[in-house]
Amino acid sequence: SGTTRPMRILHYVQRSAKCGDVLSVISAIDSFCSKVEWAMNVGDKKGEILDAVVLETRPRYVLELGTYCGYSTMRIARLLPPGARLITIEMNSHYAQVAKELFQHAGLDAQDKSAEKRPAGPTCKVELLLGSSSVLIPQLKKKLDIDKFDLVFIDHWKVSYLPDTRLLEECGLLKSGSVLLADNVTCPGAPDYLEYVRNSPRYRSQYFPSQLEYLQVEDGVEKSVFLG
Ligand SMILES: O=c1[nH]cnc2c(O)c(F)c(-c3ccc(F)cc3)cc12
Ligand SMILES: [Mg+2]
Repeated sequence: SGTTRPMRILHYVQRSAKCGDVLSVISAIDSFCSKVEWAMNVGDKKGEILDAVVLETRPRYVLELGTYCGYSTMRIARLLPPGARLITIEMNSHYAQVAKELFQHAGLDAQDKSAEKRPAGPTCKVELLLGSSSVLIPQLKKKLDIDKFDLVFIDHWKVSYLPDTRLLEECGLLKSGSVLLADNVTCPGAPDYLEYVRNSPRYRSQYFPSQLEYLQVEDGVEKSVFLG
């Protein structure tokens, strides 16, 4: 019947952001979500913390858990050097479809790995995988020929933060120095995840206080360095 929130974001961006200009797409999403309709993008304030961590880490292999409309995917991708790979996992096919169309508008060379028609190999920076993170994480080494991730941005369902982190460890996808950055550790909160990364001798964890996207509510992101 009517439109969905992701569709309304997409239509606003298609109408008001410059084609091929990823920064104008990012700022169009932020202005829509601050002026017209809230949506669960990491947003501009926490987005600046994300940017700083990406620049500091200079990652070659990045994993994002939870694409939604691709806002943080685009924030990360714009800071990666050519040859870097950004894998983003989304289990909601409608969100994934909207994200793909936003990547196209932004001129981001993104590949839908679930569509076999694209040439094999990492021809592009962003690879969007449709499915559940708990099912896909154990397949990443074989399917995508990835060994370890330098940076993981965790921004999907809060109850999955801890089990998926344990899975990344068990699948040997983290190396000493790998950085985990988790959104929403205060709101909605991920208490079991925080307890784990803050008390495990295998991580050095640091909280960056901020605000919930587009609101005056406290939130923050947790940066945790895997020590091997
Ligand atoms: O489910 C989520 N996945 C990923 N990111 C989120 C987020 O950044 C939120 F603010 C929120 C959120 C939703 C409703 C609220 F009242 C507060 C936060 C949810 C998610
Ligand atoms: Mg979030």
